[in-house]
Parts: sequence; structure tokens; C-alpha cells
Amino acid sequence: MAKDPVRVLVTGAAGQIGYALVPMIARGVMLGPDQPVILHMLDIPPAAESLNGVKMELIDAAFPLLKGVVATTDVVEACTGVNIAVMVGGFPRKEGMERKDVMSKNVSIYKGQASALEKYAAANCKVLVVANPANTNALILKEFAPSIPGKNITCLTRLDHNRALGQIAERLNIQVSDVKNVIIWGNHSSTQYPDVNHATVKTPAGEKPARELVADDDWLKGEFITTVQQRGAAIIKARKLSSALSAASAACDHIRDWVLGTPEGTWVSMGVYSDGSYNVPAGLIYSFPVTCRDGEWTIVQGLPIDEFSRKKMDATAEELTEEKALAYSCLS
Ligand SMILES: NC(=O)c1ccc[n+]([C@@H]2O[C@H](COP(=O)([O-])OP(=O)(O)OC[C@H]3O[C@@H](n4cnc5c(N)ncnc54)[C@H](O)[C@@H]3O)[C@@H](O)[C@H]2O)c1
Ligand SMILES: O=C(O)C[C@H](O)C(=O)O
Repeated sequence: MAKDPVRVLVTGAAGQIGYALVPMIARGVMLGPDQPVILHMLDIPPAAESLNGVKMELIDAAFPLLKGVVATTDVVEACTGVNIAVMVGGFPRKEGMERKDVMSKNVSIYKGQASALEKYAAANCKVLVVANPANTNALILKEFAPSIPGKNITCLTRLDHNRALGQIAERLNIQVSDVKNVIIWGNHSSTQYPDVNHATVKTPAGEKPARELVADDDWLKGEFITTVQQRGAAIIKARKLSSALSAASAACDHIRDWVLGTPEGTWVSMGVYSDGSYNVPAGLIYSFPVTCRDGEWTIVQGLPIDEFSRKKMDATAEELTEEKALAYSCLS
């Protein structure tokens, strides 16, 4: 029997991530090849004509899974009945800026849209915040939508996770699909901690620790970490625009694994609210290793943390605590 369509909201849908993301969703990349979807696309009035152009292209692409398109500048219409909300709307940073430099513009958007989601989205709507500063926007959304279960509000660090997999694969000259279980801890910012201590690589002789195969601690503790931390800035420098296709693809990976589950023996990184695991201050939206099953994420517990990792995990938590205070000062 055909499945009922799932309503997926993409805010900022006329922007560059939106333009890459909506065809992926309509093709089944996010929710699977047998899951019909109805796309809800929100943008602001100056982008209305462009948003309508995206709608025209979606119709022209004749996607078999796409059962309807709502393109609107009305936040209530956009949020009504949605099962999944991918929050991309906001302003990207430009060359030379840190992600928190877009804080004052973006957090107020998230405060406003929190109420609309709370009132009009479907019960149990899953929310993914992509717009920067992603963790803090998600925190604001969570705090201003108290009736949405905290577990349903997440932010995107899967792009950083995928970047880390990519760097290990490039270094070892192997397929990226043979690398797994890297971790991004903390903020989607230059203080994030990409951790390979538990990562493994599939080899003809079985799974081996990535650290052992790379066999270069200086690189793993130095250039590997800074490359992943600074990758967003490197893309902006190269394209004069921030990452879009990789961000859209990572957003699909995040929702797909959350809804359909992570493969056995594999974890992924998601920005989720901290319950105090790994001594991360409770209540922050912090990136952890998680497994997903039956539509719920669970933080992977019990991983040994060495002193090097501890310092980096604490530094990124501290930045998130500061960002939270800054966000509230922008809102007041
Ligand atoms: N978390 C991540 O991994 C990650 C990766 C890449 C980009 N980003 C962030 O995603 C965001 C979007 O990036 P982009 O390159 O698509 O930017 P963009 O400027 O191309 O698109 C953003 C869109 O949001 C719209 N918008 C602005 N205010 C809005 C509002 N109140 N409601 C709805 N829509 C609104 C704009 O009109 C625009 O169409 C940025 O904040 C960027 O920094 C995050
Ligand atoms: O770095 C940015 O500002 C965009 C995005 O967060 C990224 O990581 O590519």
C-alpha cells in the first residue's frame, strides 16, 4: 500500500542551500525512495518571486514522489501540519566573519519561528536547524517552543562529520564509505572537536582503527582538526559563497538516519540537547555521537575520553555557553 505523504518544511528555500536541498527531498534522498512528500517552502517577501521560480522548477522536474508544493512567505501557512522542519532561513556569513557574527540577525528569526512551529506543526514534528549559528539558533528555538519535546530539536553537524570522513579517506586514499565512527563534539564552529579516536576503516583484513592506519599523530592532532574546523571558511574563500550542496546532502543524511535509523555498528554526529553526558553542561545544544532507532536518537555512552579530547570538548562547550548569553543579549 502506498505510504501517506510526509510534509517537509524548508525555510530559506529560495536560497542556495534550499535550491540544492528541495530536489534531493523530492527525489527521495531524505526519506527514502518509497516515501511520498509534500514540500512546504518558506522565504521572505523580497525572495517571493524567486521562491515561485523554485516551485515552477519542482513542477517541471516531474518528481514521482512529490505530491504537492506549498511556496509561501506566510510562516503560519508554511508550518501548518509539517512533520519535518529543516530550518535553513537566515543569513550566511561572508569571508572573514565567524559564524557567530550572524548571531543578531539570525537568532531573532528562530525565536519568532519557534512559536509558529509550536502552534501549527504536526505533533512530534522533527526539527533540524541548519542556519548559523546552528547550535544556538536551535537552542533559542527549543527555549521559545517549550511544548515541542526537546528531543525533537536538533542542529546540523553532519556536514562536519562527513568532512572528517572525507579527510580520512583522502589521506588513506580509500573510499569514504569504508570509514566510520568519527565524532564531531560541540559547536558547528571553529571550536568544534573532530575526534578520530574511535573511528574505524574497513580493510580486507577486517575493521582497523583509523588512527593506527593513518599512523601520523601530528597530522591527526593538528592539520586534520584544523582542516575540518576551517572547512566552511575554505569553501567561502573558494566559492565566495558558503557551502551548499554538501550542506544540503548532510541535511538529508541527518534526517534520513534520524527517521530510518543508523546502520548497525555505526554512529553519526548530531547537535542535540545535552543531558550532561560526557560532563557537557546540560541544556546546551551540543554535537554528540548518536545512534538512531525508531525515530529516536540516543547519545553513544561510555567512550573513553583522553585528556587531549577533554580539553577540546570543554573549550567548545564554553563557547556554546558564551553564545547562549550573547543570543539572549541580542534578543533583549
Ligand atoms: N550547519 C551547517 O552545516 C551549515 C552549512 C552551510 C550553511 N549554513 C547556514 O545556512 C544558512 C543558509 O545558507 P544559504 O547559503 O542557503 O544562504 P542564502 O542567503 O543563499 O539563503 C538563505 C535564505 O533564507 C531566507 N531568509 C532570510 N530570513 C528568513 C526568514 N525570516 N524566514 C525564512 N527565510 C528567510 C533568505 O531570503 C534566503 O533566501 C546560513 O545561515 C548558513 O550560514 C549552515
Ligand atoms: O562556514 C559557514 O559559514 C557555512 C557553513 O556553516 C559551513 O560549515 O560550510
